[in-house]
Amino acid sequence: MENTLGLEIIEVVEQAAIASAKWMGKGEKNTADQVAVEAMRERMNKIYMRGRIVIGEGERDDAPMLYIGEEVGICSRPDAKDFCNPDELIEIDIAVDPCEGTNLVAYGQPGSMAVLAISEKGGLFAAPDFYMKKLAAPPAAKGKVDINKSATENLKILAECLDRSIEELVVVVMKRERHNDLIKEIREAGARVQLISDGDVGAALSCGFAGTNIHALMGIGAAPEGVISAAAMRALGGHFQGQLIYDPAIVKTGLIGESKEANLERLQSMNITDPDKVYDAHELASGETVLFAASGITTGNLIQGVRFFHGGARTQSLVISNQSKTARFVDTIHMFEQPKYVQLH
Ligand SMILES: O=C(COP(=O)(O)O)[C@@H](O)[C@H](O)[C@H](O)[C@H](O)COP(=O)(O)O
Ligand SMILES: [Mn+2]
Ligand SMILES: [Mn+2]
Repeated sequence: MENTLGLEIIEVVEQAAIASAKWMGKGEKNTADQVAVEAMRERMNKIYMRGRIVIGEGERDDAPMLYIGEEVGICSRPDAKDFCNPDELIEIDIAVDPCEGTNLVAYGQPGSMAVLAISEKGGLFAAPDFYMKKLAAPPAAKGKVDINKSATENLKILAECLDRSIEELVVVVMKRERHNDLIKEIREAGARVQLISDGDVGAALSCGFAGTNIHALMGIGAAPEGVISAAAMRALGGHFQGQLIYDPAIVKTGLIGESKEANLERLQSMNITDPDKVYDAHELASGETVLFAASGITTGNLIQGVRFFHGGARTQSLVISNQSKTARFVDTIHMFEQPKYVQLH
């Protein structure tokens, strides 16, 4: 599965990133998102695979968004067995966020990416479009920090694992009202807080690499992004835990409806019997093969965004595989037409 897909999915995220980057700074988040979706779908449908979207752009099948249950890839066609070999006919699950950080793109802010995760069928948790409480930390702290512990306790553990003082730690938290107490606690414990407006996949991913100056992600973001982050951390060996948040009173946004009871019913209907379960990266991305790919739309602290030049563009992407145990940074020059020059940097 990995050999061919590993290369093709780079192009999938690259194409989504290029399409979205054309809308960078234009203040139109929906367009930046939609063009990324369309580019991602178009490139995915050229791959000899039998894919199914398990995490997409919402649970409604209102095209053109990549919707949950949508089948993608050449080998999803009814007559696929006539031209796809048996390997390509194996069903694979795909979680996508073609534009992670639509606000970041629209307002020309750093850290937006086109991202996806792939596994064999059943290998990714089909999370509802709820919120998720998240804890991400570097590989050295894997299994040692715990989302059930307080932020203060986790910072002590993290400091020990990383051989640093708490004052030397930086924790990313999304700037939201729901996090006011968390931010206060982290600061009182002595650590520093990096507040972000959007893009917690990038923040979780940054915890997996030393040198990013990000040592943890704490707080509540979206559940689908949690699964994609978990796939990256599973493949990288970092720490990730997530717990679904189904009570609208906690997030105070109304995005998950008004009723906790209705949300609990929905979880039941999805066979999620323990709504308060804490999932680790291996449970959210449980497949034997887990691949994660991201391409920068705007430059972040791990990968660069799309840089256009006359007749072309340059992208930077990251593909992480639990099978080959690689985190591969891929730098690509795309030539749309005969460029006057091929830009190196
Ligand atoms: O920032 C985010 C937005 O993602 P997207 O819509 O794909 O541009 C995500 O990283 C967050 O995880 C999440 O979607 C967010 O926390 C939920 O939104 P909010 O209610 O504003 O916190
Ligand atoms: Mn997102
Ligand atoms: Mn998105």
